[in-house]
Amino acid sequence: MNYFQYRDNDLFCEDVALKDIAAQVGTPFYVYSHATLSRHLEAFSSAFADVPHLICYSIKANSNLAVLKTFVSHNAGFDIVSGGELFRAQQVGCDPAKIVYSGVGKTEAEIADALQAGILMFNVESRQELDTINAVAGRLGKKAGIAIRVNPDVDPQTHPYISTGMKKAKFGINISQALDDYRLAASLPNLEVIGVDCHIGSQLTKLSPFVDAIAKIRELVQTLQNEGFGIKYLDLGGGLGITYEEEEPPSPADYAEVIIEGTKGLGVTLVFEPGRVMVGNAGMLVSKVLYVKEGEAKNFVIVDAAMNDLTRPALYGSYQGIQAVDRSTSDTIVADVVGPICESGDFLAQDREITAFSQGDLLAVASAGAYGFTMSSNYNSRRRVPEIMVKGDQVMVIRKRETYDDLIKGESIPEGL
Ligand SMILES: Cc1ncc(COP(=O)(O)O)c(C=O)c1O
Ligand SMILES: N[C@@H](CCCC[NH3+])C(=O)O
Repeated sequence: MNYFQYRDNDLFCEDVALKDIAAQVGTPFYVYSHATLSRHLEAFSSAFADVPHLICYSIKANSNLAVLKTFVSHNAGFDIVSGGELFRAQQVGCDPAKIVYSGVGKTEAEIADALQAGILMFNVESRQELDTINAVAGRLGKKAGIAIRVNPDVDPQTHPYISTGMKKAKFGINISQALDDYRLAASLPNLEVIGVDCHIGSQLTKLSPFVDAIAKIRELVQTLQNEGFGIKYLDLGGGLGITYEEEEPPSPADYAEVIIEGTKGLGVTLVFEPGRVMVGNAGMLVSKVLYVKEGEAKNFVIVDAAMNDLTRPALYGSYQGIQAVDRSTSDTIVADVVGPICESGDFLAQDREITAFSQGDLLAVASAGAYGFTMSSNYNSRRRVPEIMVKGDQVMVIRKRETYDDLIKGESIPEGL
């Protein structure tokens, strides 16, 4: 079921026309479908219903409190990568025993906060981090549950900026060194080795990289278990891709099948850190056409959303669908959809056949629920846009549009300037 559907010529999110939201909050805005979020979480957890598992939604993909609360209400935990994400998890009442903490650069203060909060496990990404967690835990009189994030050297066959599990990546500890580091971890008094972790990349659209990684990780888990390590959790990260254009990623059920097969008999609880697959297609960015400019070499549809609102096309050259909010016009043009920012890289689509939009029309950028708002910025002193959640016929403003005062919050003009 797609909760973003046309009714006659109007694009709806659940039971609300996007044009009505635009009339209420102005443009641009992000809109998320509550039913889609719930359905995605349910699909993922029911795929693993037969095995012990914990879903730790990866907050970085979309960290709005209302989105997080939706997942907590469906019993999810969280994958966090900063003190700020821990704070968000606490704001929505997430059970700390369902929080895993990943990332190559955890600070001592962040580690201390996570220990005080009582999180389940740190996914440790370097030897020095093992020592640091041990030291901080010692100072606090705590024991830190840890997994080592193992880098299995598998090519995830995705964009190089979002490949994380190859030797040359900054992430994790190479699998060849992992056993030694586990032994070191076991010798540190304030650590409790409870897991093995791996995350090989994002927007994976094939199963084979997961299968290859699991085969390598499985061997490591068995070796560790034979050495007497109490490995209770196997965290397989996130990474499952979605359809932006014509990709045909595996369904959660297909993904679950190979994972359950590959981890059979290990006697562990599987932990997952899905991000994009939970929220990507649950959100759109709605924008208004400011100007249409017909150039000699190109046509430009200039809209009021920009690369500061949705940076993926500029950053990765990635594809986001462009849909008319009112599809009564069947004429099309080939154009770039660009924003008002003073950068040539400020585009949402390039050389795309799209509706022949007119000034004042609304367009929706599809698949914008993941790494959309969370990667937005105030570049060009643009106010960050509101986030709206739709639940049935209810429209909920879950983040207000920033004001000009928000833009300068915290700045000061020292005397004498
Ligand atoms: C450690 C870790 N876990 C989970 C995720 C979420 O990934 P995705 O959004 O691809 O599911 C990421 C981002 O790639 C990550 O770095
Ligand atoms: N920001 C990336 C994904 C990064 C994944 C983070 N580990 C994207 O938009 O595709």
